[in-house]
Amino acid sequence: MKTTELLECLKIKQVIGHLPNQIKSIHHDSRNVQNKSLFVCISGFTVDGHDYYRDALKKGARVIVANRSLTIDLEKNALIIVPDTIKALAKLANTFYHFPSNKLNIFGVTGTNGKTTVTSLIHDMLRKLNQKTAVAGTNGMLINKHYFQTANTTCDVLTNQQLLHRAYQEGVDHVIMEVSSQGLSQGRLSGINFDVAVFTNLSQDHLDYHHTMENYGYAKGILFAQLGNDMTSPKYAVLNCDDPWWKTYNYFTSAEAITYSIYTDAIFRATNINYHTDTTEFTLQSPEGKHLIQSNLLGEFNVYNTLAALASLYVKGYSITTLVPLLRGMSTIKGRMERINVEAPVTIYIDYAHTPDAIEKCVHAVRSSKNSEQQLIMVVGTGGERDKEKRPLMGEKASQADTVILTINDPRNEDSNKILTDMEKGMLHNNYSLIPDRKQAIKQAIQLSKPGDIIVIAGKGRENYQIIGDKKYPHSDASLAIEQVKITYPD
Ligand SMILES: CC(=O)N[C@H]1[C@@H](OP(=O)(O)OP(=O)(O)OC[C@H]2O[C@@H](n3ccc(=O)[nH]c3=O)[C@H](O)[C@@H]2O)O[C@H](CO)[C@@H](O)[C@@H]1O[C@H](C)C(=O)N[C@@H](C)C(=O)N[C@H](CCC(=O)O)C(=O)O
Ligand SMILES: Nc1ncnc2c1ncn2[C@@H]1O[C@H](COP(=O)(O)OP(=O)(O)OP(=O)(O)O)[C@@H](O)[C@H]1O
Repeated sequence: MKTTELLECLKIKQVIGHLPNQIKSIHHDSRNVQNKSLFVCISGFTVDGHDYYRDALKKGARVIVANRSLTIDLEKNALIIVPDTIKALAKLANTFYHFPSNKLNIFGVTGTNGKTTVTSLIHDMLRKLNQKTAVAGTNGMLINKHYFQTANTTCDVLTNQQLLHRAYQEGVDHVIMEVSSQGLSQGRLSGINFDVAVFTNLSQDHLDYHHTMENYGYAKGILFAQLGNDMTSPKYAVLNCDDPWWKTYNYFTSAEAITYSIYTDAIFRATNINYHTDTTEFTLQSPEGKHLIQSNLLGEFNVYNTLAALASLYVKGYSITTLVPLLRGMSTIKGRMERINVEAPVTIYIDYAHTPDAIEKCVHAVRSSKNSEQQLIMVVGTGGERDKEKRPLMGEKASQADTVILTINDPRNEDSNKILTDMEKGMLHNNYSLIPDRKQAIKQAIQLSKPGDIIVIAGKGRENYQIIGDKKYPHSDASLAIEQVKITYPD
């Protein structure tokens, strides 16, 4: 792209030195810089990108965007000084890739829990309707059939623009994105022209980052404010009105609100819910009347997720009559209340619950379908070096299981005993043990079971690694469970 054309997007800037005629790419990470590129220095949480501009120049960057003067050979290169390099990167990336989000239909899903499930549901239904889709979140980005691993649930602003550009080039119609509060607060979604913004729920998590629930809640509000005020194109906010934060998000947007709920009056509402071991049924009340929903997704929380997905597609013109049959054949979401296939008289679920609310919902899901003879054994873990305030609450919520094994998801560099005793503080009964080694914790849960019992292994879902210290080690809750079942139930 012509450099002068690209730089037009920045109003306040000081241009010093020799501007190349063309810029071939944009970068904010010196390790990825390519020849004839523009490098934007970002002051991060761990390091300052301004310390890497020399590396960027060595690798072929010709233009450096910074918030201060830097020593550069201005005969060959240019320095652009701007007040805010984070905002400058967002504008440059959007401009360089020709505002791809304006040409795509974009769903953004935010909330403490349920983002992956709702994005997967929307994505899977659209695929069944032969639409070309891309989905981005905790599991990376999938554009048509091409998978891209990403560092974060919500990518940095440059990667987002690159992926959206690619999606557009590949003829994608719909992009469904998980939107994290950290991503919103760091401007990683700046410039994305969302069409539908979905709110699942807000409960305690990430207070190590946001410090207060208010800060956390308002960070999520950025997504709804980002729907903008342009009424020439239809925009929708899909809001769970059983969660009080829906009112704040409704207040933040001029877009039409489409509500969903179980317990309050809403446009999409689930009633007569029946929970079974492998399926859930409910009556959907919708603008198109009543429909019987049958789904393989388990638990009340998945009723909410299903409502959110149906409402999101309805506002984009898909009829409920078309969508309902698609739900019937939908497989469960990997690692989210996923029943593991074992040849033993016990039921084992792998779940990704790692917040107090998710643990409560997960226990509720199992309790709703189990009989009084069956014991619920739950393995619950949390991560080191992350929100410590939620730990006792996780213990408290896990206490609703008959037997609890407190363990660790990813210890990182924190003392394992400290993590466990923090969770232990919330325990409401004494039928629990503290087992820092996750493999041993899973082993014990299965050894403790009797035929008929239900075991839930929560915290990691289908993640295939465990972070110990700074290193990732191979790990699989499902494989460990299957291995132990063979030993405990050999016949
Ligand atoms: C605290 C936090 O959010 N950090 C994010 C932040 O990293 P950072 O500020 O530490 O970046 P940095 O390493 O200091 O680097 C600063 C700048 O120097 C550059 N650099 C750095 C090194 C080098 O050699 N050369 C170089 O140019 C970097 O490219 C960057 O531009 O910016 C990075 C790029 O966008 C993110 O990957 C990173 O997320 C980290 C890995 C993270 O764990 N974040 C968590 C809190 C998070 O965002 N989580 C949510 C999920 C929540 C959920 O689903 O539950 C998420 O969206 O992933
Ligand atoms: N709507 C919901 N309400 C409460 N808990 C939920 C909901 N949906 C899912 N959960 C619980 O949260 C866990 C994670 O679900 P999911 O991956 O869909 O959420 P997420 O928001 O993407 O989480 P993360 O961002 O941490 O990946 C599930 O395994 C389940 O225990």
